[in-house]
Parts: sequence; C-alpha cells; structure tokens
Amino acid sequence: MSEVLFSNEYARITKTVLNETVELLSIEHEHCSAQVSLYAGQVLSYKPSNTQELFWLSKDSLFEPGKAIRGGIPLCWPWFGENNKQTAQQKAGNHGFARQVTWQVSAISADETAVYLSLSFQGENQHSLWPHKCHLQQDFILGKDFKQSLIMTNLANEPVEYTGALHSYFYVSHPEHVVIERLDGVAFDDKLTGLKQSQASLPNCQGPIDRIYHSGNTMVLQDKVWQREIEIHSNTSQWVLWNPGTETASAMTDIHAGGEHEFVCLEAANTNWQQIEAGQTAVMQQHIKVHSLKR
Ligand SMILES: O=P(O)(O)OC[C@H]1O[C@@H](O)[C@H](O)[C@@H](O)[C@@H]1O
Repeated sequence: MSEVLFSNEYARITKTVLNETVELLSIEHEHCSAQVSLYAGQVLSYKPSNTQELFWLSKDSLFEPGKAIRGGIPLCWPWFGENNKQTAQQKAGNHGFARQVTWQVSAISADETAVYLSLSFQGENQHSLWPHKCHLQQDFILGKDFKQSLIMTNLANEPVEYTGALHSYFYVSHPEHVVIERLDGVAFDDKLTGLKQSQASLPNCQGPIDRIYHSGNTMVLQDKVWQREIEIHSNTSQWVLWNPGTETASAMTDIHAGGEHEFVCLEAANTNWQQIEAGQTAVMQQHIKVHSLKR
C-alpha cells in the first residue's frame, strides 16, 4: 500500500507500508533518490543521480519491533555502545532506544536544489536508565550532497546526559580496498583489545576492527576499486570505525552471507557523556559529499 505524501515539480515522496511496524518513505528528486524508514527514523538508502548507492543495507535485515535495522544510518542515542551506567539490576542494550522507536514526518518541501525532510520523535520514560522527557528532530537535506542533523531538546527540568552516533554503513567494493588516510596517527581506543589511546597506521578497513578515534576532523574514505571518495564533515568529537570481520558477522543473523565484505562503518560520534541543560538543545550533524575519481 503506497500513498503520495508530497509532490511538486521537483520531487515526489511516497510512503509505503512494509508491515505493522515499518513504513518507508521513497524520495525521488532530479539530484538523488533515497529511502527512509519511519521506524527508527533511519535513512536506508541515498543515491546521488548517475552514481551508485552510498549506504549499505543488509539483505537479512530485520524490520521488526524492538530490533534495529542493519544498515543505512541507525541512530545510536541516548547512549553509544554499552551504557557504562548500567548495573546488574538495570541492564541496557547496545546503542540506546532511538533506533527502535517510530518517528513522525514533521515537514517536507523540495526545490530545484534538494528535498528537505524533517522527522521527529518525542518521548519520556523510554528506558529506566534514561527516563527523561526529550524531543528529537532529524533534518535531512537530500540533493547533490547529503546533510543530516540530529537536534536533541531536553524537555526535563534538570540537565540530562547523552552519548550518540550517526552510525553510517558506507557501501564499498571491499573493506580491503578502502583507505582513510586522515585516521593515520590519530589516537584511538581499541574496543577489541581494550587498549586506550593507541596509535597505528591504518592500511585499510578490513575487519575485525572496532575503534573510537579521538578526532572530529573531516574524513575522506577512499574506495580504490570503485574509484570514489566519500568526504564527511561532522561537528562531533570522535569517529568510530567498525567492521565485524567474518567470524563475528557469521554469528550475526541480520548480516547476509559475505555482507561484511561490502561495508565500512564510519560513525560521527560523541562517545563521552555530553550534558544538555534543562530546556536546551544540542545538535549532532554530518555533511557527506561523494566524489568520483574516474577520469
Ligand atoms: O550490533 P549493533 O548493536 O548494531 O552494534 C554494531 C557495532 O556498532 C559499533 O558502533 C560498535 O563500535 C561495535 O562495538 C558494535 O558491535
């Protein structure tokens, strides 16, 4: 079942019901096409015209209540990874609840440059470790480039703390053929060994790899076989680089066979607790540009 949500001379946006939990928006514009799930408020696809897909989506991804969708850009919020405030009595799943709730469309428009889409979510008592009242908005500008802002408003009467990430799964020819030279020499915490503030050169992005790099500098992910560069600007303090490698991926039911050879996650993240004062707003954002290196 499909319904046209928006249409003008520049763009057309339709909503399709996938199942009882998941509704998908399909976006068509002269400069790009994209797909966004209202469940999880998650971009699943973005394809600038005349180039290939930017994001990877698992063929075995689950689209079920309480499960995260594997691929695109899941939101890790209000905590990234394991919540270090959890206790034996109060357990917290990985990456918070924002990727498992339903978002609403709050605005859509389009002009010759782009589609402007805003999604929102308001909640309270979503998790015993994070019972606060909050409002989230995601603003997307989908044109020749991809822009995403996560706007977090604290509606509680006291300060709240969050960590988070825009967990982008970039579609690549193979992690072995991907280099991110700008991560060379940047101090990182290695989540696989537990070592903090390590330094090492990064010959490619072959998994297993799971690192928190302490840098907010612009990154360029270079795919030597597909001859494309993905340039990512963010306003966050860390970059998380993740690929599970074959052993871990084979044990994950929502990654299709060999899927780990098709993506590299480079996540714009704030992995240290950030405070938002009562009534105040904070923003995590990324701006992604795709360049072809083909002559
Ligand atoms: O399986 P999840 O919860 O989506 O997490 C995937 C990965 O996400 C990354 O951000 C983490 O650094 C990894 O440690 C984690 O394994």
